Amino acid sequence: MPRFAANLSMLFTEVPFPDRFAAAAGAGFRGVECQFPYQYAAEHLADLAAMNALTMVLFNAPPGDWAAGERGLAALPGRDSEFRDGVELALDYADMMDCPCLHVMAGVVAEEDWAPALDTYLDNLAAAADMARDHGVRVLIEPINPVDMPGYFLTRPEDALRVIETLDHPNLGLQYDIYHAQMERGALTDTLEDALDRIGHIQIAGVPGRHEPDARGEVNWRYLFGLLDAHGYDGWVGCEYRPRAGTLTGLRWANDWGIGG
Ligand SMILES: O=C(O)C(=O)[C@H](O)CO
Ligand SMILES: [Mg+2]
Repeated sequence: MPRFAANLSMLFTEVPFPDRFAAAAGAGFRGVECQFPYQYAAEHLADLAAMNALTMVLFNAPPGDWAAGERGLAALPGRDSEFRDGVELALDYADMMDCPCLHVMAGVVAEEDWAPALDTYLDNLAAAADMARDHGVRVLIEPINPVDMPGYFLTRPEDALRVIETLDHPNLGLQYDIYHAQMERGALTDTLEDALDRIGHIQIAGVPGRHEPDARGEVNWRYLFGLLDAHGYDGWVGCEYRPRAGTLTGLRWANDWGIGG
């Protein structure tokens, strides 16, 4: 049975961020994830998770200047020390929250700069995976589709897997966001069956629209959850979607797994 985690950056946005922990626990979640926790003290977030018997399963390293359009630093030449400082900060948060996985974003890169960006990306990922190993945290990379994030350096699961194979670092894995994968090329079964040992975290959202993972979209979720069970996937499945009309109302899809009202 999949272990679902609520993404607190996208679910329960009806209430302020700190209150989303209790809301997620009240709906039956045992795990939570978020995109960027840095606005809040790590101790405070750790307390909120503990008080609500929740595991914080994943969050992102600092992405650079988000308001200016930056979407990560790992593949940006000349930003290495800022990238590594960000990973240090993220690992402090991970230690405090006992979080097992850290998503490191590549960044937006112009096509003509791809070659130097790839060298930088490989160096930075190797460094981050080394740094995180000492904290018992796994570094993950996530392909993000170019419709939602134009210019993002890592768009295809096969490219992410090539990066992971090239580095061959035991502490580097794939964050497989099925929404982005379906938006890009699909081949969901092939990736899940061929690369499950490289997958450290899964995220879900319906296609089209990035709403609830239910029968209204083009993905057969029951089949995919069955596939994960059949292959013994024991990681978390992050619910990273935009509810159509309220988080709780939209949780009907998860009732069979003890979540929602
Ligand atoms: O956008 C996504 O799918 C993510 O998982 C990241 O947190 C990047 O925002
Ligand atoms: Mg995602």
